[in-house]
Amino acid sequence: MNADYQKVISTVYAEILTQENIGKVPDYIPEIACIEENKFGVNYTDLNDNSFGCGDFQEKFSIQSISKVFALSYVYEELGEKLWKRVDVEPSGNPFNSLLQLEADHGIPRNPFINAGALVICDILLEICDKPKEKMLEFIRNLAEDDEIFFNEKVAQSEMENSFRNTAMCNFMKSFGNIHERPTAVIDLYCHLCSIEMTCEQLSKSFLYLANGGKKPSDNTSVLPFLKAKRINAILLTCGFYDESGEFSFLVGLPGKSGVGGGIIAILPQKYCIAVWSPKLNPKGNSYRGMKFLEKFTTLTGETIF
Ligand SMILES: NC(=O)CC[C@H](N)C(=O)O
Repeated sequence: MNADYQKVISTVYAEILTQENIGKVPDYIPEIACIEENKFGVNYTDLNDNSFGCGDFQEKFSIQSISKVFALSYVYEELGEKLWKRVDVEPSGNPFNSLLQLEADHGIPRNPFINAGALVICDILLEICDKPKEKMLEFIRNLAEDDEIFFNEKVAQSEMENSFRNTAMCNFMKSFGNIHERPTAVIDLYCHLCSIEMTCEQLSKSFLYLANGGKKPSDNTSVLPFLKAKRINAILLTCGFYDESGEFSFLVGLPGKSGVGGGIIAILPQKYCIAVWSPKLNPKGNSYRGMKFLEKFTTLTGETIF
């Protein structure tokens, strides 16, 4: 690996540690609210499997909405282009759990990375898989080349007991005919996928297929054809950070995805993936330090997709 990357990562990591850690750990999922808020990990992995981490990069955390990318990748490959009849590819410009646009859009979510879109993806998973939870774990373990990836049942239960908005969205979309299965089954699958725990190291490795035109770089097996990988990166760039997607693109310049567990994954196609974890979130629900780190990292390396 290029020694400069290691140096930049270490320098930026150390610099951010000295700065104030602003933001709030979300309190609407009680099992996540008790997380230690000063955790901070970063891991970079490139297409040659060179890997470098800093801080808490080997500690597991709740990947939350980052799981929406794995679910979309699996469903898109299985279902093909007809997927886009049930979910759109436009930025929402609204919070991730907003119900506002669903009525005007007749139950078709703006994109697969807001909660409504991910619920439709979960509904499709239930339709096309016998055992969707097992299938998704298997899919992610294969990408990470690591079987030590599990659901956190406590987090899943905790979220299910408090998923009033997600349940409302799911029922609302069902009234438009865009949810086919039982809403309780959709919510159960959705909350389990959000509860998956991974480390920054596992995350940065498992996203390499999106940096590599859809192929796993370690064995060149196809996860997705190039066109589909390109399209997922495009949706990540325009929709990966909810109503802060423009800001992330403006400051960082990479496709990526955040989760309310404080994780962010960012991808430089043809080159690397980088995962950052810091639980305190800014008002838009994205990791404060995660965004700061990535902004400085791409500024110093001078490499973005632009
Ligand atoms: N942005 C997120 O990570 C949201 C995921 C969270 N489980 C929710 O549904 O509210």
